[in-house]
Amino acid sequence: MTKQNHPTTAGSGGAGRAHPVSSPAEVRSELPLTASTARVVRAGRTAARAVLAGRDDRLLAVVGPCSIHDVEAGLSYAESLAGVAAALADDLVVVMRVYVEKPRTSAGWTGLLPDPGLDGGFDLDRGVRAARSLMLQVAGRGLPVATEWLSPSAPAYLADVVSWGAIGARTVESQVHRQLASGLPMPVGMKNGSTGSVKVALDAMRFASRPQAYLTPGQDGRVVALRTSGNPDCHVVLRGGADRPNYHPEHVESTVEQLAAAGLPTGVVIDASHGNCGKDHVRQARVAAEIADQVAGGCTDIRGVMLESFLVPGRQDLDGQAEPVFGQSVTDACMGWDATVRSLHDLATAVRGRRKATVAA
Ligand SMILES: O=C[C@H](O)[C@H](O)COP(=O)(O)O
Ligand SMILES: C=C(OP(=O)(O)O)C(=O)O
Repeated sequence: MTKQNHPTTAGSGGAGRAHPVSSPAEVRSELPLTASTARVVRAGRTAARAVLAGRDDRLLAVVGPCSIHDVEAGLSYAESLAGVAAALADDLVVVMRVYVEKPRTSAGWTGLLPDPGLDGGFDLDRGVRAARSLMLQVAGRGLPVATEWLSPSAPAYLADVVSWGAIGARTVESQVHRQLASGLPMPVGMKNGSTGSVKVALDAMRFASRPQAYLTPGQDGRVVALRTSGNPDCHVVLRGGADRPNYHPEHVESTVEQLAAAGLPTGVVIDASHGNCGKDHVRQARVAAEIADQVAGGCTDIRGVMLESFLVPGRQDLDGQAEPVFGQSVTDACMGWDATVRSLHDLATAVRGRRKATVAA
């Protein structure tokens, strides 16, 4: 890390202290993308694009922990998921959630990248390495990586390893995040807003599909004006609202109508978690089964499903006292491994049913 030329206090008159962080180029040269990992990233993007556009009749399954706080547990999960993904590859394109930045409703741990020590130490120089290294190791196991893009600087460190991105419910109305999406080299899912508005996701898709320009760190760490070409692969993700779900057939139909009326791509991804399961991890399996029923019934508008899943069901608080449970979420409660495998098999079976239904129609 080059320490000279970095101010130790914020220079803008704002409060706080500036801490030097390695440039994206430094981190990327320490943790390079190998040729074989680059192939996994590319194949994941290509498959996701084809599925979302309806050129490939499989379903995109974005599956994994709400957040990864323990790299060993994340990799153990990746190891198991890679096996299931390979077994179901004829029907599902499985992409693993490797969420390293967490948007919080009010307070809480903000993720491995900003706070790798989980202690409010905010060692971002370590965090960018931890995040990149984790993503490289997941992709190195043959699993394409999915993440939520939260800090506008993170893509300079990580985007080359990611095959699918999300703009979350709390940031989908933010111009910065829409600009970011317009320049990302991967399909990006726009979540409906946290209160349930689908319109804001459609607005975000429209904005991000066009060329934009914004300030961002370049590879050498100096700020550059990035001119984007617009992202043609943005799509909506239905994740439910504050007090009601939006995964039922009438919600899918109404979303597709709004997308078509706006001249936007009509493929829809549904998140079985968040507002769609009322944050009840046990209910996620039921929601996934109901989505599978719609797919098996011949609904071709549903192109993908998201699941929040980890090795152990539920969630835990890390209070520094108790022995942490290996493979259990410290943010949203997740479905456990066995339920995840059952849901993925149900979804794969539904895809086979949809193939038959569409051939017969
Ligand atoms: O998916 C993750 C959470 O829903 C999101 O980060 C908000 O979490 P919070 O409401 O616990 O802050
Ligand atoms: C924060 C997340 O989702 P949402 O933006 O839908 O709340 C998430 O998937 O981790």
